[in-house]
Amino acid sequence: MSQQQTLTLAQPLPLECGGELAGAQIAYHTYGTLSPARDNVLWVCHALTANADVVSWWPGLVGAGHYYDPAEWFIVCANVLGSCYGSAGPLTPVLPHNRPLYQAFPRLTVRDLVAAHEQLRQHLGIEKIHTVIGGSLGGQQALEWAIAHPKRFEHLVLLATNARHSPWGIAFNEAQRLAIQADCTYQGGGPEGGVAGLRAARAVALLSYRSYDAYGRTQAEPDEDTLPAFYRASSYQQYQGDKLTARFNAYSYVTLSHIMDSHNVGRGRNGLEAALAQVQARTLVLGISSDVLFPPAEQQFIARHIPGAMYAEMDSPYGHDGFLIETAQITHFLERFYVQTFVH
Ligand SMILES: CC(=O)SCCNC(=O)CCNC(=O)[C@H](O)C(C)(C)COP(=O)(O)OP(=O)(O)OC[C@H]1O[C@@H](n2cnc3c(N)ncnc32)[C@H](O)[C@@H]1OP(=O)(O)O
Ligand SMILES: N[C@@H](CCO)C(=O)O
Repeated sequence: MSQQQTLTLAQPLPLECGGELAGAQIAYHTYGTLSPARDNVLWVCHALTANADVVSWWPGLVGAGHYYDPAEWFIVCANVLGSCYGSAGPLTPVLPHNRPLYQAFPRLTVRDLVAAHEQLRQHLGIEKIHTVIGGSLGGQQALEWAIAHPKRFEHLVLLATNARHSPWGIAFNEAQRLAIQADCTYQGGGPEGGVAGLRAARAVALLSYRSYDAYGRTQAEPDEDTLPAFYRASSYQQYQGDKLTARFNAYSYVTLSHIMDSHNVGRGRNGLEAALAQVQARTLVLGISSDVLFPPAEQQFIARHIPGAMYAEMDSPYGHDGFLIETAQITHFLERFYVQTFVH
């Protein structure tokens, strides 16, 4: 068990698009104990709708008895800016005028998420991070961090992510935002606004998180001879929408999807290849065979340009969300990765 803690950032946060965010809060969890040599830090970066309690959302990989066991590791996971799980979110009033964050600073980027967690790292007195790991948006954050602060990390583990968010990914995000904006309660209904839009957005997103085969396997109609009154696949989409609206809000969804769109490690660094070449951490990049949102080619590109990086592909029917589910395969590749000798 770990209690969520909150840090109020001591320094104003300079934002990539200009301005400074003062007094922002960052929610985080830690598990385990920092070793006397301070060399056992695992920092986990979470994806779009997860939170700082990594043991709850990455079961099978992080937690007692799993590969990243708090008995051995000092594990840190922090909620990102813009989320709705304790860190400063879009509706948080910010200084100097107490306007909501999403109005005061509408163009947050992955680099801002990293800058905020850098301050948390300093607060925790951690100099060296043994491993930083993340999938999807979490992988974008981990990669950006390893480029911005290359000496900070000994190992970098990236899953189902990319070096620059693709036009395809941005288009999916825009389709979801359009669904939210079509909900007349969004931005007019206060903090609870946009629920119906968010429900539709999650249903759209699910199409990119799963796969044709996964729907075929789990949502096929059982009886070929009857005209169904209601289709299983329809019910699944609705259920997934309801499941998200019970725990997330439309403002954070829009904010975080814009942040994901901003991801481009090459911006201002002479391009993607030059940026990736700056990584000094020993790197493992994992792709998922059925990922249509972040196809394996994106991870192969990262691995090709990070010096000495190892690439492996998980064979999974689960699509993009396989990075949350295929913990046995992830464990297998981590074991190989940590024993492998790298020549830089
Ligand atoms: C407080 C918190 O929840 S913290 C945040 C937790 N979430 C996160 O961190 C985000 C990351 N996690 C995820 O995105 C997901 O949990 C995943 C990808 C790991 C797994 O997704 P799931 O939705 O659990 O799996 P899956 O796609 O197989 O759907 C199973 C669910 O759909 C339901 N379902 C399946 N078919 C149908 C159908 N035809 N009609 C209605 N419901 C259906 C199942 O009963 C099951 O319901 P349950 O979740 O209430 O048990
Ligand atoms: N299913 C993930 C998003 C995929 O990266 C989440 O809800 O956080």
